[in-house]
Amino acid sequence: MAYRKQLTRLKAPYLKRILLDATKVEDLEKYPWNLPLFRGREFELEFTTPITIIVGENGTGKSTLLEAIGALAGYDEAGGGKGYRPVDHSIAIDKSGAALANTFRGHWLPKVTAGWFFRAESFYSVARYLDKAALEDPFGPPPPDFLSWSHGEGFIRFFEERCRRQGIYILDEPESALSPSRQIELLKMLRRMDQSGTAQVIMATHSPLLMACPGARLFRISRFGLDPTDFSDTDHFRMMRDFCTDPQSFMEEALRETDE
Ligand SMILES: Nc1ncnc2c1ncn2[C@@H]1O[C@H](COP(=O)(O)OP(=O)(O)OP(=O)(O)O)[C@@H](O)[C@H]1O
Repeated sequence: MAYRKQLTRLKAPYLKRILLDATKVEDLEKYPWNLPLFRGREFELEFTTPITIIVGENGTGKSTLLEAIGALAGYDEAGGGKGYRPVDHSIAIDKSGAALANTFRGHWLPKVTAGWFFRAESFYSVARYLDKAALEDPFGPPPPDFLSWSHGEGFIRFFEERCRRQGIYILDEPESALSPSRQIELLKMLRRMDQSGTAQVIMATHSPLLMACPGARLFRISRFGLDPTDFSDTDHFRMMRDFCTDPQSFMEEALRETDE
């Protein structure tokens, strides 16, 4: 691997805090500022550990928030690293993340723009883009060829290849193609990143396994906003615990129709 200069000797987390500057918002009633996450009180999120995990129901705004953090770091909303534009922006790329980022203030020590924004939904476009870029560089390494692996294998190889360097990594639902044992592989990688002190990870997940990542700080988005929580207090964990304790009763209760 080519020699890479250390960006800073300071330890992660590099992005210390983000806050919404309401004076920069044109219309608080418009998406994304009208999400419950940003309404009613001043939005602020402090990063005190190398790994921060964000959980919440579908539609609470996790991806929107990660897109904005990605934009603060200089990453494309479609995913990728700084200077990568893996998706054709002439076809429907939502710019809400960048618009939200323009109304955020980010406190960094120091500002780091190396790293990656991983989005499960754009993984194929990003992987194809990396192959194409490698093929066009006659002096570079061979194409990574992530797509010649199964969906989950490709994800893991991608994380192993991309997440070894110093930087800030934003992961949006990285579990989406991973079996439970592959999620454990991802957890091991997260632990190595945590212990290295040179990587900051901000991850949204629905996986109770990933939520239990040792050393990570967990926040839950609800209709009341964003609050610190413990993984054992999340709906995800409680539901899985109830299922594992008594699968049959759980199913009977969970599948009961309201008019029964
Ligand atoms: N361009 C848009 N215009 C208006 N509303 C939008 C737009 N994009 C997303 N939304 C809405 O904003 C809300 C938050 O979406 P977001 O994708 O951030 O949620 P999420 O927490 O990541 O959900 P999931 O867990 O399903 O990935 C959703 O209700 C969605 O319908």
